[in-house]
Amino acid sequence: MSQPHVVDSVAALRARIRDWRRDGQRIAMVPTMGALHDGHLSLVKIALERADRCVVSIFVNPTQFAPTEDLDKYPRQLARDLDMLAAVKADLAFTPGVSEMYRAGFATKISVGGPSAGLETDFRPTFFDGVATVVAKLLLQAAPDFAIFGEKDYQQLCVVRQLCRDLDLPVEIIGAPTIRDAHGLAMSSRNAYLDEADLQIARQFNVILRKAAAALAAGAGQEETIAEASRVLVATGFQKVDYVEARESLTLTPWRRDRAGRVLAAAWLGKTRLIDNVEVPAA
Ligand SMILES: Nc1ncnc2c1ncn2[C@@H]1O[C@H](COP(=O)(O)OP(=O)(O)OP(=O)(O)O)[C@@H](O)[C@H]1O
Ligand SMILES: CC(C)(CO)[C@@H](O)C(=O)[O-]
Ligand code: BAL
Repeated sequence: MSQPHVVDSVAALRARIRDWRRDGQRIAMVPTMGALHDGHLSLVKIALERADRCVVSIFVNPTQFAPTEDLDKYPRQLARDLDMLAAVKADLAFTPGVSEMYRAGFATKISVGGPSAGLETDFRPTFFDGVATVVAKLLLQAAPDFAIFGEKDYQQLCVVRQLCRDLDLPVEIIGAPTIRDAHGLAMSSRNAYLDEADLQIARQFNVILRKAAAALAAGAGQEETIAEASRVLVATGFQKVDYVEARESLTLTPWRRDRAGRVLAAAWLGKTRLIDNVEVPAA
């Protein structure tokens, strides 16, 4: 199994992509922060169903972390990541350092409105500025035909769609379903922070959200259903619930019964913050 070619400069990334373009190849990009798992690999598989070549970026983006967050302890394991990418035949890994992405004097910030309102932004107020800025840079650096983002980070996916639409970025954004473990826990690099006792609780996250979504679909009141889900999360062992909300799937405005909906939530287990979301099933 050959490892993907690795480049860590924008110039080398563009040179490789120029060669592929010259050969008429279609290119897909999968932006990640590394510490890869089966969720990420599913994005590479989707990428290679659409395109001839897949470039995976691995960059722990400092501008999306608040000073109090886990930038320093975020898992970094490049050698293992490259082995995993070899197994799914990713072509290229782009692994820039911080100074390559943010040169001395960097002074630009992209701020997306619309779907960034509320949810994550209420608790991570600078998060989507950091995500939008780095995603815009990555998409301009690689200029892929497609870019794949997971529904696990559902609000992020909506923000990226809005970003690309508003800035006329010539890329098709593909949303990919959340990959879960055998217990339904959404795979996430931050699950590595959880011990066995935490994992038992974390595995109830999706169960509780699904139950709330099913209740909403069956006609239960929104306020009571959401309050109950929040109460059950705490009773199950989550120390703090940042939010549980029902939103419209496309716009992320508050959910109305006649629209496609999603229940989205963020909750804490010790120092680990988990997010998840599920579809409100059609009534
Ligand atoms: N379980 C999953 N299923 C599908 N896609 C996923 C899953 N987990 C992450 N992704 C997607 O992979 C891309 C890179 O995400 P990232 O590197 O932040 O991984 P992560 O596991 O979400 O990490 P974190 O624990 O920091 O949230 C994003 O588009 C994200 O939505
Ligand atoms: C999209 C992303 C790679 C931007 O840093 C990150 O937010 C992530 O991994 O979801
Ligand atoms: N998966 C989203 C990246 C973050 O939480 O910083």
